[in-house]
Amino acid sequence: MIQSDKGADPPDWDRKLSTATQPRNGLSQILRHVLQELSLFYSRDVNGVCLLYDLLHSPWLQALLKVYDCLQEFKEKKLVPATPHAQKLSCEVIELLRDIPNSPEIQELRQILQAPHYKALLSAHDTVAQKDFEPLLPPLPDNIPESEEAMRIVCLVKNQQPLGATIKRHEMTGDILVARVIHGGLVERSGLLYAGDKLVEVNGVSVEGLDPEQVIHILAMSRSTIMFKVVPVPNPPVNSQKMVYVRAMTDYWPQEDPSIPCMDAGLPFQKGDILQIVDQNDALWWQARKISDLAACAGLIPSNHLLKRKQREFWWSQPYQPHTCLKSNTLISMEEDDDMKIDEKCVEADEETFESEELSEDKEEYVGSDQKFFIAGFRRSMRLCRRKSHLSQLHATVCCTGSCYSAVGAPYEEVVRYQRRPTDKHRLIVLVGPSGVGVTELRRQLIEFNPNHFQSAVPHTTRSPKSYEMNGREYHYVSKETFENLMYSHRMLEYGEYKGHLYGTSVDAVHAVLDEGKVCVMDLEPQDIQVARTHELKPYVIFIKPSSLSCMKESRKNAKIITDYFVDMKFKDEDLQEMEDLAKKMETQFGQFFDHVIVNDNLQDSCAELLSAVQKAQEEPQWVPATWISTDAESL
Ligand SMILES: Nc1ncnc2c1ncn2[C@@H]1O[C@H](COP(=O)(O)OP(=O)(O)OP(=O)(O)O)[C@@H](O)[C@H]1O
Repeated sequence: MIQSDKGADPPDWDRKLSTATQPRNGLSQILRHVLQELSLFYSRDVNGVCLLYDLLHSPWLQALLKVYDCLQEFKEKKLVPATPHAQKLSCEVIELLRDIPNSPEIQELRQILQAPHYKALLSAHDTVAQKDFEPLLPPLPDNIPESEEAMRIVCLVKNQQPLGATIKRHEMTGDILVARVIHGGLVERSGLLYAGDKLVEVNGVSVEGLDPEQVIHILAMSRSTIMFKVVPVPNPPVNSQKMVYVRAMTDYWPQEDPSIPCMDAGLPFQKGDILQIVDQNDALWWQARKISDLAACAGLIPSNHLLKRKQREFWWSQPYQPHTCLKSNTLISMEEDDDMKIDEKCVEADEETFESEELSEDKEEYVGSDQKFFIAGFRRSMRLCRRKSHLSQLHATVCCTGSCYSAVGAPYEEVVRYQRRPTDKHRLIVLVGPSGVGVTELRRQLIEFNPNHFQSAVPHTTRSPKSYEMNGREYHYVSKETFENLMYSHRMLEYGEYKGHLYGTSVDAVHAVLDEGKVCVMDLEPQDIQVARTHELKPYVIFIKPSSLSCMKESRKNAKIITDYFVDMKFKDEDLQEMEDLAKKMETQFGQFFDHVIVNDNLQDSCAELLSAVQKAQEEPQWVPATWISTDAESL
């Protein structure tokens, strides 16, 4: 009904709509017309009209439209001050008020006009109205000598933060110069002092002939403000470099570095920290912040080149040791002693239960597991092969210090934020941890949680299949020659030898899982992480760390370790101690590669944390090496 009536009166409707753009006849007026028209239908009691009429008639809607109209009107107008001399006007008003008989209102008005904040407001108003923003400077004296250097007087108000600048004495002239302006510090934010500026006076005291330490003492004594008289550097340096993010691959402690130009300005960091490099102008000392504290003032860190040099010097200064830890990715064969150790343990545990590998594998396919369905990648021989490699790694790290690895690697790795797109393959999930910590248990529980989403890669072996085994299910059964070809062509992520047979996991086996759209979860020895760190696999590395010895004694009461002879041995105190020692060494040597650390105390909590970490790795942005994302990323 309303529609047909609306159609019956189009010219009037159009005219009303066009008035919407005219502020004076704005929306309020249109509303009035609509209400007039609706009132005709109101009496006829047309369906729904009463409701619409009441709605449009409501005072809040009318008020809202009035506000809208006013805003429209003022949007068109250019605001100009009524007077650019509000302060003067205010003074005149105060004078006039003196002659008028006193009343409470006049008293109040006088108080308002004389209040300091009101005067300040009027002063700000006048400054804006007069567009008079320049500070008032005294006129230059006429008799300045030609040779006089242009000076700048800089006044800084001290706060809780450091000034953020370093000074040095010029070797030849003895002048005190601003050596470095630290990003984010008071000096940098003031924009008034630059590296290279010559200090002439500090708080009215001439710095001529003073040592930098004496100047710093004057600065330290200043209370609220510091006044510098400086000869400005002719061309202040401009930092036009792009911001770079790096992962620290080594630790750095400024307190232990006598070569740092200013120890207080140093930024300590630990391997794995992500740093934002804000200044690389100096070839030796860069400025950086930790991304965990970007609001902080930057600090000095050694440049890539300098830190590498320091690492090499340190390495060569150490007494000669056989650097066994550098034998990464070579075939690991156990030394006689280690074999003996394992045998002794087993015999001690239970001589009666001695069984050969063949027998035990036939008897129980998945040692230590009560799983109800088949999951690839958990075979005992494969695990024992890894375990051997664990022990060998322990042996290696006993011989070598943590600095050994860092001496050969780059001290910083450029990183970028990577967010996996839904169409991208999943990132490989790598679990690392000392033997017995629970890597296998956690991996299995994750896969059992959702076998359609999580899966292990099927390993390769050179041993022959047993009657019940199927090629490509338990293992890929290959000849020694094929296995070695995979090794030498770098298609093996890990490999080792166990009882004369080779075992390992290939890159292709991982791809087979990823190609199915699943998340591939595998354990790796820490020294093999580097092999997996490729742009195609983009591994997310989770370190499984043992909890404290006392906690583990409690939580591992019923836990069993896998051994060479299928003895479900209970953990002994030495096993737990060994696990703790190896975990520390792994962190010292390989901590820079760990994206996440889980302390495996309560198994249920650890499983939940693992699931959450794996989901975050796939769905949330993470720092990854820049080379994984763009092959032409600039190297540091
Ligand atoms: N948080 C935990 N609390 C109690 N028991 C645990 C916990 N984590 C693991 N275990 C148990 O500890 C034993 C060893 O765990 P698991 O086999 O997973 O070790 P692993 O790290 O894979 O070592 P390896 O590489 O030598 O096989 C198993 O019996 C496992 O069930």
